[in-house]
Amino acid sequence: MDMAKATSVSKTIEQMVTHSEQPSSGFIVKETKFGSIESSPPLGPFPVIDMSLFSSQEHVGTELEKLKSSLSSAGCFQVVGHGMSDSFLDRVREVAVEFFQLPAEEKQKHARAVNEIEGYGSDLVVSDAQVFDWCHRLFLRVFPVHRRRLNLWPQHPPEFSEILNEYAMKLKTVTEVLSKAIAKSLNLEEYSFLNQFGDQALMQVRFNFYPPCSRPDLVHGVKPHTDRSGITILLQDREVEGLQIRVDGKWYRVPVIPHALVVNLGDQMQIMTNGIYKSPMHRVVTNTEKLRISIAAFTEPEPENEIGPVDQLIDEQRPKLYRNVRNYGAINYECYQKGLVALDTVRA
Ligand SMILES: O=C(O)CCC(=O)C(=O)O
Ligand SMILES: [Fe+2]
Repeated sequence: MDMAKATSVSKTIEQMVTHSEQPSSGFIVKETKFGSIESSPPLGPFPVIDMSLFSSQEHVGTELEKLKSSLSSAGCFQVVGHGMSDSFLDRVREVAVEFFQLPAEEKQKHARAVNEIEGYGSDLVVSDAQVFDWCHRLFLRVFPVHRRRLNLWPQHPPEFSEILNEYAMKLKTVTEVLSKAIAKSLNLEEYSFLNQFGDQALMQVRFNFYPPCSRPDLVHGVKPHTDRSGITILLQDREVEGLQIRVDGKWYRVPVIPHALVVNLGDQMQIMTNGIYKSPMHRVVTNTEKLRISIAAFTEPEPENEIGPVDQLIDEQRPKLYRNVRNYGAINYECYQKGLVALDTVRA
Protein backbone atom coordinates (compact mmCIF):
# COMPACT_ATOMS: atom_id res chain seq x y z
CA MET A 1 0.00 0.00 0.00
CA ASP A 2 1.44 3.34 -0.93
CA MET A 3 1.69 6.36 1.32
CA ALA A 4 -1.04 8.30 -0.46
CA LYS A 5 -3.62 5.58 0.08
CA ALA A 6 -2.56 4.91 3.66
CA THR A 7 -2.93 8.57 4.69
CA SER A 8 -6.16 8.93 2.80
CA VAL A 9 -7.77 6.36 5.11
CA SER A 10 -7.24 8.58 8.11
CA LYS A 11 -8.33 11.74 6.33
CA THR A 12 -11.45 10.04 5.16
CA ILE A 13 -12.79 9.41 8.67
CA GLU A 14 -12.27 13.03 9.68
CA GLN A 15 -13.82 14.38 6.49
CA MET A 16 -16.78 12.03 6.71
CA VAL A 17 -17.38 13.05 10.31
CA THR A 18 -17.09 16.76 9.58
CA HIS A 19 -19.56 16.53 6.73
CA SER A 20 -21.86 13.97 8.45
CA GLU A 21 -21.39 11.69 5.49
CA GLN A 22 -22.12 8.00 5.25
CA PRO A 23 -19.02 5.89 5.86
CA SER A 24 -17.28 5.11 2.57
CA SER A 25 -17.28 1.56 1.29
CA GLY A 26 -13.84 0.68 2.72
CA PHE A 27 -15.36 0.80 6.22
CA ILE A 28 -18.55 -1.13 5.57
CA VAL A 29 -18.59 -4.60 7.04
CA LYS A 30 -19.97 -6.97 4.42
CA GLU A 31 -19.92 -10.28 6.21
CA THR A 32 -19.90 -10.76 9.93
CA LYS A 33 -18.59 -14.21 10.77
CA PHE A 34 -19.18 -13.39 14.41
CA GLY A 35 -22.71 -12.04 14.38
CA SER A 36 -24.28 -8.77 13.32
CA ILE A 37 -23.17 -5.43 14.74
CA GLU A 38 -25.63 -4.74 17.52
CA SER A 39 -25.15 -1.72 19.69
CA SER A 40 -27.02 -3.08 22.66
CA PRO A 41 -26.59 -6.76 23.45
CA PRO A 42 -27.02 -7.66 27.16
CA LEU A 43 -24.55 -6.51 29.79
CA GLY A 44 -21.94 -9.16 30.41
CA PRO A 45 -21.23 -11.32 33.42
CA PHE A 46 -17.96 -9.55 34.21
CA PRO A 47 -17.27 -9.32 37.93
CA VAL A 48 -15.66 -6.36 39.69
CA ILE A 49 -12.63 -7.48 41.69
CA ASP A 50 -11.16 -5.36 44.47
CA MET A 51 -7.39 -5.74 44.23
CA SER A 52 -6.84 -4.18 47.62
CA LEU A 53 -8.46 -7.30 49.12
CA PHE A 54 -5.69 -9.55 47.76
CA SER A 55 -3.76 -8.66 50.90
CA SER A 56 -6.68 -9.33 53.26
CA GLN A 57 -6.60 -12.81 54.86
CA GLU A 58 -10.33 -12.67 55.28
CA HIS A 59 -11.31 -11.68 51.71
CA VAL A 60 -8.56 -12.88 49.41
CA GLY A 61 -10.23 -16.26 48.87
CA THR A 62 -13.44 -14.71 47.54
CA GLU A 63 -11.59 -12.34 45.20
CA LEU A 64 -9.45 -15.18 43.80
CA GLU A 65 -12.57 -17.28 43.25
CA LYS A 66 -14.15 -14.44 41.23
CA LEU A 67 -10.96 -14.12 39.24
CA LYS A 68 -10.87 -17.84 38.54
CA SER A 69 -14.47 -18.15 37.45
CA SER A 70 -14.33 -15.09 35.19
CA LEU A 71 -11.02 -16.00 33.54
CA SER A 72 -12.06 -19.58 32.86
CA SER A 73 -15.27 -18.42 31.12
CA ALA A 74 -15.30 -14.83 29.82
CA GLY A 75 -11.60 -14.00 30.14
CA CYS A 76 -12.52 -10.53 31.41
CA PHE A 77 -13.20 -8.70 34.68
CA GLN A 78 -12.96 -5.16 36.00
CA VAL A 79 -10.72 -4.08 38.88
CA VAL A 80 -11.02 -1.44 41.56
CA GLY A 81 -8.68 -0.97 44.52
CA HIS A 82 -5.84 -0.69 41.98
CA GLY A 83 -4.21 2.23 43.81
CA MET A 84 -4.76 4.93 41.15
CA SER A 85 -6.84 7.91 42.21
CA ASP A 86 -9.93 8.97 40.27
CA SER A 87 -8.33 12.31 39.52
CA PHE A 88 -5.20 10.67 38.13
CA LEU A 89 -7.21 8.43 35.78
CA ASP A 90 -9.19 11.47 34.61
CA ARG A 91 -5.90 13.24 33.93
CA VAL A 92 -4.73 10.31 31.79
CA ARG A 93 -7.94 10.55 29.78
CA GLU A 94 -7.62 14.31 29.50
CA VAL A 95 -4.14 14.27 27.98
CA ALA A 96 -5.38 11.71 25.46
CA VAL A 97 -8.33 13.94 24.52
CA GLU A 98 -6.07 16.97 24.26
CA PHE A 99 -3.77 15.12 21.90
CA PHE A 100 -6.61 13.93 19.66
CA GLN A 101 -8.05 17.45 19.54
CA LEU A 102 -4.88 18.86 18.01
CA PRO A 103 -5.07 19.90 14.36
CA ALA A 104 -4.39 17.04 11.95
CA GLU A 105 -1.01 18.51 10.89
CA GLU A 106 0.15 18.55 14.48
CA LYS A 107 -0.84 14.91 15.03
CA GLN A 108 0.79 13.93 11.76
CA LYS A 109 4.16 14.95 13.24
CA HIS A 110 3.90 11.73 15.21
CA ALA A 111 2.54 9.67 12.34
CA ARG A 112 3.50 6.04 12.08
CA ALA A 113 5.64 4.99 9.13
CA VAL A 114 3.66 3.18 6.43
CA ASN A 115 4.70 -0.31 7.48
CA GLU A 116 4.96 0.20 11.20
CA ILE A 117 2.40 0.19 13.94
CA GLU A 118 4.11 2.56 16.33
CA GLY A 119 2.96 6.19 16.12
CA TYR A 120 -0.27 7.97 15.19
CA GLY A 121 -2.59 6.83 12.40
CA SER A 122 -5.34 4.51 11.28
CA ASP A 123 -5.26 0.86 10.31
CA LEU A 124 -2.09 -0.54 8.87
CA VAL A 125 -3.13 -1.68 5.42
CA VAL A 126 -2.25 -5.32 4.85
CA SER A 127 -4.62 -6.41 2.09
CA ASP A 128 -6.95 -5.07 -0.58
CA ALA A 129 -9.89 -6.92 0.97
CA GLN A 130 -9.38 -5.30 4.36
CA VAL A 131 -12.29 -3.51 6.00
CA PHE A 132 -11.11 -0.48 7.96
CA ASP A 133 -11.88 0.27 11.58
CA TRP A 134 -13.63 3.54 12.46
CA CYS A 135 -10.79 4.63 14.68
CA HIS A 136 -7.60 6.66 14.96
CA ARG A 137 -4.87 5.47 17.25
CA LEU A 138 -1.68 6.53 18.88
CA PHE A 139 0.42 3.49 19.60
CA LEU A 140 3.54 3.78 21.77
CA ARG A 141 5.90 1.31 23.34
CA VAL A 142 6.54 2.23 26.98
CA PHE A 143 8.60 -0.71 28.30
CA PRO A 144 11.40 -1.57 28.22
CA VAL A 145 12.28 2.09 28.75
CA HIS A 146 15.31 2.00 26.44
CA ARG A 147 13.03 0.95 23.56
CA ARG A 148 10.82 4.05 23.77
CA ARG A 149 10.75 6.04 20.54
CA LEU A 150 10.43 9.44 22.05
CA ASN A 151 10.18 11.22 18.69
CA LEU A 152 6.71 9.66 18.39
CA TRP A 153 5.58 10.83 21.84
CA PRO A 154 3.37 13.93 21.67
CA GLN A 155 4.80 17.26 22.73
CA HIS A 156 1.31 18.64 23.20
CA PRO A 157 -0.14 18.76 25.72
CA PRO A 158 3.24 19.41 27.38
CA GLU A 159 2.60 17.03 30.27
CA PHE A 160 1.69 14.10 27.99
CA SER A 161 4.97 12.20 28.42
CA GLU A 162 5.14 12.68 32.15
CA ILE A 163 1.57 11.45 32.64
CA LEU A 164 2.06 8.50 30.32
CA ASN A 165 5.25 7.55 32.11
CA GLU A 166 3.56 7.69 35.50
CA TYR A 167 0.55 5.74 34.24
CA ALA A 168 2.80 3.07 32.71
CA MET A 169 4.78 2.63 35.94
CA LYS A 170 1.54 2.19 37.89
CA LEU A 171 0.16 -0.24 35.33
CA LYS A 172 3.33 -2.27 35.57
CA THR A 173 2.73 -2.76 39.28
CA VAL A 174 -0.95 -3.59 38.69
CA THR A 175 0.01 -6.14 36.02
CA GLU A 176 2.53 -7.78 38.35
CA VAL A 177 0.07 -8.01 41.21
CA LEU A 178 -2.53 -9.49 38.86
CA SER A 179 -0.06 -12.03 37.44
CA LYS A 180 0.70 -13.25 40.93
CA ALA A 181 -2.99 -13.43 41.81
CA ILE A 182 -3.73 -15.33 38.59
CA ALA A 183 -0.99 -17.83 39.51
CA LYS A 184 -2.39 -18.21 43.03
CA SER A 185 -5.89 -18.76 41.70
CA LEU A 186 -4.51 -21.83 39.88
CA ASN A 187 -2.57 -23.00 42.98
CA LEU A 188 0.72 -22.15 41.30
CA GLU A 189 3.82 -20.49 42.66
CA GLU A 190 3.42 -16.68 42.44
CA TYR A 191 6.11 -16.15 39.83
CA SER A 192 4.95 -18.90 37.44
CA PHE A 193 3.84 -16.35 34.83
CA LEU A 194 6.08 -13.40 35.73
CA ASN A 195 9.13 -15.60 35.12
CA GLN A 196 7.92 -16.19 31.59
CA PHE A 197 7.26 -12.47 31.05
CA GLY A 198 10.88 -11.73 32.09
CA ASP A 199 12.32 -8.46 33.48
CA GLN A 200 12.26 -6.86 30.06
CA ALA A 201 8.57 -7.56 29.37
CA LEU A 202 7.07 -5.34 26.66
CA MET A 203 4.33 -2.88 27.39
CA GLN A 204 2.65 -1.04 24.54
CA VAL A 205 -0.05 1.55 25.04
CA ARG A 206 -2.71 2.23 22.43
CA PHE A 207 -4.79 5.39 22.67
CA ASN A 208 -7.95 4.73 20.66
CA PHE A 209 -10.16 7.53 19.36
CA TYR A 210 -13.53 6.60 17.89
CA PRO A 211 -15.35 9.49 16.20
CA PRO A 212 -19.17 9.35 16.12
CA CYS A 213 -20.41 7.46 13.08
CA SER A 214 -23.63 7.98 11.15
CA ARG A 215 -24.04 4.22 10.57
CA PRO A 216 -22.98 2.26 13.66
CA ASP A 217 -24.87 -0.74 12.27
CA LEU A 218 -22.43 -0.98 9.35
CA VAL A 219 -18.96 -0.37 10.78
CA HIS A 220 -16.71 -1.60 13.55
CA GLY A 221 -14.79 0.73 15.86
CA VAL A 222 -12.48 -2.25 16.12
CA LYS A 223 -13.25 -5.50 14.37
CA PRO A 224 -13.53 -8.75 16.36
CA HIS A 225 -10.10 -9.90 17.60
CA THR A 226 -8.26 -11.40 20.52
CA ASP A 227 -5.29 -9.52 21.97
CA ARG A 228 -1.86 -10.97 21.30
CA SER A 229 -0.68 -9.80 24.71
CA GLY A 230 -0.32 -11.65 27.93
CA ILE A 231 -2.50 -9.24 29.88
CA THR A 232 -4.37 -6.18 28.61
CA ILE A 233 -5.51 -3.41 30.93
CA LEU A 234 -8.01 -1.00 29.48
CA LEU A 235 -9.11 2.39 30.69
CA GLN A 236 -12.49 2.94 29.08
CA ASP A 237 -14.12 6.25 28.26
CA ARG A 238 -15.68 7.79 31.39
CA GLU A 239 -19.15 7.81 29.87
CA VAL A 240 -19.42 6.15 26.50
CA GLU A 241 -19.75 2.39 26.16
CA GLY A 242 -18.57 0.53 23.09
CA LEU A 243 -16.58 -2.54 24.09
CA GLN A 244 -18.26 -5.93 23.65
CA ILE A 245 -16.92 -9.36 24.58
CA ARG A 246 -17.97 -12.69 23.14
CA VAL A 247 -18.76 -15.42 25.64
CA ASP A 248 -20.03 -18.81 24.45
CA GLY A 249 -20.92 -17.47 21.04
CA LYS A 250 -22.85 -14.39 22.23
CA TRP A 251 -21.85 -10.76 22.49
CA TYR A 252 -22.07 -8.86 25.79
CA ARG A 253 -21.52 -5.19 26.59
CA VAL A 254 -18.82 -4.22 29.06
CA PRO A 255 -20.38 -1.58 31.32
CA VAL A 256 -18.67 1.72 32.01
CA ILE A 257 -17.46 1.93 35.61
CA PRO A 258 -15.61 5.26 35.45
CA HIS A 259 -12.68 4.49 37.74
CA ALA A 260 -12.34 0.78 37.26
CA LEU A 261 -9.87 -0.79 34.85
CA VAL A 262 -11.00 -3.54 32.48
CA VAL A 263 -8.71 -6.57 32.44
CA ASN A 264 -8.69 -8.88 29.42
CA LEU A 265 -6.42 -11.84 29.08
CA GLY A 266 -4.47 -12.07 25.85
CA ASP A 267 -3.47 -15.10 23.79
CA GLN A 268 -0.12 -15.55 25.51
CA MET A 269 -1.78 -16.10 28.91
CA GLN A 270 -4.14 -18.58 27.29
CA ILE A 271 -1.01 -20.46 26.15
CA MET A 272 0.73 -20.22 29.53
CA THR A 273 -2.38 -21.43 31.41
CA ASN A 274 -2.69 -24.34 28.96
CA GLY A 275 -6.05 -23.04 27.77
CA ILE A 276 -7.62 -23.03 31.25
CA TYR A 277 -7.96 -19.25 31.16
CA LYS A 278 -9.37 -17.56 28.07
CA SER A 279 -8.25 -14.79 25.76
CA PRO A 280 -11.66 -13.41 24.85
CA MET A 281 -12.74 -12.29 21.43
CA HIS A 282 -13.87 -8.66 21.60
CA ARG A 283 -14.93 -5.80 19.34
CA VAL A 284 -15.84 -2.14 19.60
CA VAL A 285 -19.03 -0.59 18.22
CA THR A 286 -19.55 3.08 17.45
CA ASN A 287 -22.52 5.38 18.01
CA THR A 288 -24.09 8.31 16.19
CA GLU A 289 -23.80 10.92 18.93
CA LYS A 290 -20.64 10.67 20.89
CA LEU A 291 -16.98 10.16 20.33
CA ARG A 292 -15.28 7.61 22.55
CA ILE A 293 -11.73 7.24 23.73
CA SER A 294 -10.08 4.28 25.39
CA ILE A 295 -6.53 3.55 26.44
CA ALA A 296 -5.34 -0.03 26.19
CA ALA A 297 -2.05 -1.22 27.69
CA PHE A 298 -0.74 -4.56 26.44
CA THR A 299 1.91 -6.38 28.46
CA GLU A 300 3.59 -9.37 26.90
CA PRO A 301 6.67 -11.53 27.50
CA GLU A 302 10.05 -10.52 26.14
CA PRO A 303 9.85 -11.70 22.53
CA GLU A 304 13.06 -13.76 22.84
CA ASN A 305 11.68 -15.73 25.81
CA GLU A 306 10.30 -19.14 25.11
CA ILE A 307 6.84 -19.31 26.64
CA GLY A 308 4.57 -22.30 27.05
CA PRO A 309 1.99 -23.99 29.26
CA VAL A 310 3.12 -24.14 32.92
CA ASP A 311 4.10 -27.77 33.76
CA GLN A 312 1.74 -28.07 36.73
CA LEU A 313 -1.21 -27.31 34.43
CA ILE A 314 -0.50 -30.30 32.21
CA ASP A 315 -1.70 -33.78 33.12
CA GLU A 316 -3.47 -36.77 31.63
CA GLN A 317 -6.86 -35.15 31.78
CA ARG A 318 -5.47 -31.97 30.31
CA PRO A 319 -2.64 -32.73 27.91
CA LYS A 320 -0.41 -29.96 26.69
CA LEU A 321 -2.64 -27.89 24.42
CA TYR A 322 -0.04 -25.49 23.01
CA ARG A 323 3.58 -25.90 22.02
CA ASN A 324 6.31 -23.69 23.41
CA VAL A 325 6.85 -20.60 21.27
CA ARG A 326 9.04 -17.56 20.99
CA ASN A 327 8.03 -14.22 19.53
CA TYR A 328 4.30 -14.86 19.50
CA GLY A 329 3.85 -11.24 18.38
CA ALA A 330 5.38 -12.06 15.00
CA ILE A 331 3.31 -15.27 14.66
CA ASN A 332 0.18 -13.32 15.48
CA TYR A 333 0.97 -10.62 12.94
CA GLU A 334 1.63 -13.11 10.18
CA CYS A 335 -1.64 -14.92 10.93
CA TYR A 336 -3.53 -11.63 10.91
CA GLN A 337 -2.25 -10.93 7.42
CA LYS A 338 -3.27 -14.39 6.23
CA GLY A 339 -6.64 -14.33 7.99
CA LEU A 340 -5.70 -17.23 10.31
CA VAL A 341 -6.43 -17.62 14.03
CA ALA A 342 -2.98 -17.37 15.63
CA LEU A 343 -3.73 -19.59 18.64
CA ASP A 344 -4.85 -22.42 16.36
CA THR A 345 -1.45 -22.39 14.66
CA VAL A 346 0.48 -23.01 17.91
CA ARG A 347 -1.47 -26.04 19.11
CA ALA A 348 0.69 -28.92 20.36
O1 LIG B 1 -11.64 0.51 22.88
C1 LIG B 1 -11.79 -0.52 23.52
O2 LIG B 1 -12.62 -0.60 24.43
C2 LIG B 1 -11.00 -1.76 23.21
C3 LIG B 1 -9.88 -1.57 22.25
C4 LIG B 1 -9.17 -2.86 21.92
O3 LIG B 1 -9.72 -3.93 21.96
C5 LIG B 1 -7.75 -2.81 21.55
O4 LIG B 1 -7.20 -1.70 21.42
O5 LIG B 1 -7.16 -3.92 21.38
FE1 LIG C 1 -8.27 -5.60 21.95
